[in-house]
Amino acid sequence: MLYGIDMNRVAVLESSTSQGFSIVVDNDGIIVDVDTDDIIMKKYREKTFQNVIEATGKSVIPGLVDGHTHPVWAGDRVHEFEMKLAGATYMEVHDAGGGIHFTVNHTCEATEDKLHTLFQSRLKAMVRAGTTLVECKSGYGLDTENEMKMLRVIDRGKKLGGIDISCTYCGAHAIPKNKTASEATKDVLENQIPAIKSQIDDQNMSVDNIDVFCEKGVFNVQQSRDILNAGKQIGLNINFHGDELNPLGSAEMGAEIGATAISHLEEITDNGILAMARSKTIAVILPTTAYILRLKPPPVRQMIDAGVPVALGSDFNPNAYCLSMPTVMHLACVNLRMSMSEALCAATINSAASLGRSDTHGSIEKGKLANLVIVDSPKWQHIIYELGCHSEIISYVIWHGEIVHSKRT
Ligand SMILES: N=CN[C@@H](CCC(=O)O)C(=O)O
Ligand SMILES: [Zn+2]
Repeated sequence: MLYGIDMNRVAVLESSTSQGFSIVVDNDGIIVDVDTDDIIMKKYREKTFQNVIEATGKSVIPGLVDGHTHPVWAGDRVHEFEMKLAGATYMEVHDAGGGIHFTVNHTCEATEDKLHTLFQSRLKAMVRAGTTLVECKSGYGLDTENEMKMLRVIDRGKKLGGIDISCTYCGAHAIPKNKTASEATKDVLENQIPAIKSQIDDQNMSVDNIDVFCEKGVFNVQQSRDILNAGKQIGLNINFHGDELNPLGSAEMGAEIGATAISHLEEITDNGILAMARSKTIAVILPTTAYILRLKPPPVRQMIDAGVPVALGSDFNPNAYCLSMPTVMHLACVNLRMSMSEALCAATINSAASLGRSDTHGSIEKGKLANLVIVDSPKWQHIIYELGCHSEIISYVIWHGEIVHSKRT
């Protein structure tokens, strides 16, 4: 992971008219070499390549990593978008039985196959926008049966290929209608987490992270701490929603219990920033949330200056319908005042680190997976600059060395 001024230092290998660069990928989809064309030509003279992608006049960046999504759900919320445009707040809609509750009802009613179909088409749209590793949460089930159903859908998505997935259990995403917060906490601790542990132990599924919506009116700091620690005990990485709508001290709590990452942080305090900078807990910033809900944006500049590693996520969910990391990077630059290099770092190596995957993902280096985006411009910055144009500016998306998307011409 990178933090401070290092987030602004993207290493660019610049081609000239006489000299270009090549990347060599082996049959397992691993990068084995990055060097000038003539050195690669000499070194691999005897070898035959299954596929050669010509990228003259283009640039190659690491595959984008989306650090925060809720992609398994049925039933859209366009009607709520209209309510919010007319002035309703996120919590007003939620407290009136809408928001997450609306999606929970529709998701619980949906069959696993229907959810799988919806999920699959969303994953394909992410790939077209350059995402090659994505964090995917459960959290619209809220009981053991439906949370397990969502986790199975995510696990099935992992096996499809074309994109890498980090799976997050988020059973504590809202308080179910028939429960208090402490009853819901008890259910998560005594029923849901043990059920997940036995599925993991039996190798029926793999789950990577644990999440909680730590928020006023949802799970308080103590309940969140207990749930996150219970997840940690069964081997999950702590990666949760904190300090989004109210400054609850989620950042301080997360730093204390060894969270890998905390998302949102629109309302983080100065103390929270210091705590995260000290513990090197990654801030997963979601520019679409503040934009759509017209919230105060998270203090990203202050975080970067203090040494907090910053990552980016789309927050794709029925409230924030955005599957495009290039759009997220653009919003991060314009609304949150990140530089384009910082946004690229946040959407690649730092997002990968927020998922514990920076050894294999997030940069173009020997030994890492060949997850790449080929941008149709000699300047990589065009992927951020050309707002809403990812279908034009992305020539190819490569996953494990295979072309998984190419631009329609
Ligand atoms: N804030 C909590 N969770 C989601 C929203 C989920 C929803 O509204 O369905 C988020 O990250 O923005
Ligand atoms: Zn979220």
